[in-house]
Amino acid sequence: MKNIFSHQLITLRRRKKLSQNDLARKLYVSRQSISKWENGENEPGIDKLITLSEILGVSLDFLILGKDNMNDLILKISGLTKAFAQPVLNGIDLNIYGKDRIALLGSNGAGKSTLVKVIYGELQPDTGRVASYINNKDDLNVMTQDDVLMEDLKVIEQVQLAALIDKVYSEEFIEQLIRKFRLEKQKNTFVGKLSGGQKRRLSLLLTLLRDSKLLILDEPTVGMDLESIDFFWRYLDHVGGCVITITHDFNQIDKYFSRVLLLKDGKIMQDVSVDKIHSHNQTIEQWYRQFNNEEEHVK
Ligand SMILES: Nc1ncnc2c1ncn2[C@@H]1O[C@H](COP(=O)(O)OP(=O)(O)OP(=O)(O)O)[C@@H](O)[C@H]1O
Repeated sequence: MKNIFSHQLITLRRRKKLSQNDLARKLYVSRQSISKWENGENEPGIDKLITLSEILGVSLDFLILGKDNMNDLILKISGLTKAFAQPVLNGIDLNIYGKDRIALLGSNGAGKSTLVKVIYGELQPDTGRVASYINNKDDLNVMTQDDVLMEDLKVIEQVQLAALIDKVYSEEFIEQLIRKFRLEKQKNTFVGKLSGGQKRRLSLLLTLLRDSKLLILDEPTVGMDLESIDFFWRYLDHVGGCVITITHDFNQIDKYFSRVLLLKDGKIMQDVSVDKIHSHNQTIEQWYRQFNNEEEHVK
């Protein structure tokens, strides 16, 4: 592992703007140890490797081998609690892997948005922890329930700006995306003048400008017309990496997810593979109705 690991350590440490001394302090080791790891004279033990991957915001595979394994753990959520006026999350433990395509389900107010906000760092948990093995700055894309758009820009300007920020700017690429997302006619319309569904499509386009290892979508199809909803689910099928989607749109979701989580009473009450649901001749909707109601009944 020596050469690749040494190279990765130097590159990732510099990317995080950490000196050898900074890193040594965080790991409770001497600066000389870091220097030896970087020279390939010595290697850290597994416990230090795990801590290193957390500090550097990458998976263990990426740190050691320089590439990711899609079966890799990308998030480890332990003992998470969060309360507002009332408790919302009551002890969430969850492992999320690079290949997962997760539908996060639950009744209104169950805490789904709160959970994903804690995952992407908008909210701090009261207790517990989210260990992320990806680099949130480069590898995480989020589409929230609110469209985060600049109303005074034209559609084309908004896309150009986002493409520049995401470092994926190319006129051809932008034109292609605008066509794909059926916003060609609105290219020179001010964002503030778009309909709700068009704003949603634009938000989705902006979210998907760059590739990610983790894509979080909070009720992405709300306000979209049927054609756009069809388009959205088909498009999602081609998106790589892990996807966590909060949705109440049961019409088509069977095709797009591999794993379903049911959030209820602040806990993950069910965590099931879609194959298992289908092997019982159920759709996700039937499964959801059965388990959400059953839990309600038991309560
Ligand atoms: N910033 C906040 N301040 C106070 N209470 C909040 C806040 N955010 C969420 N809540 C409360 O936490 C609970 C869970 O809200 P959350 O939005 O996470 O649920 P949800 O499962 O996403 O619901 P929905 O399906 O309706 O979007 C609700 O009772 C909500 O009122």
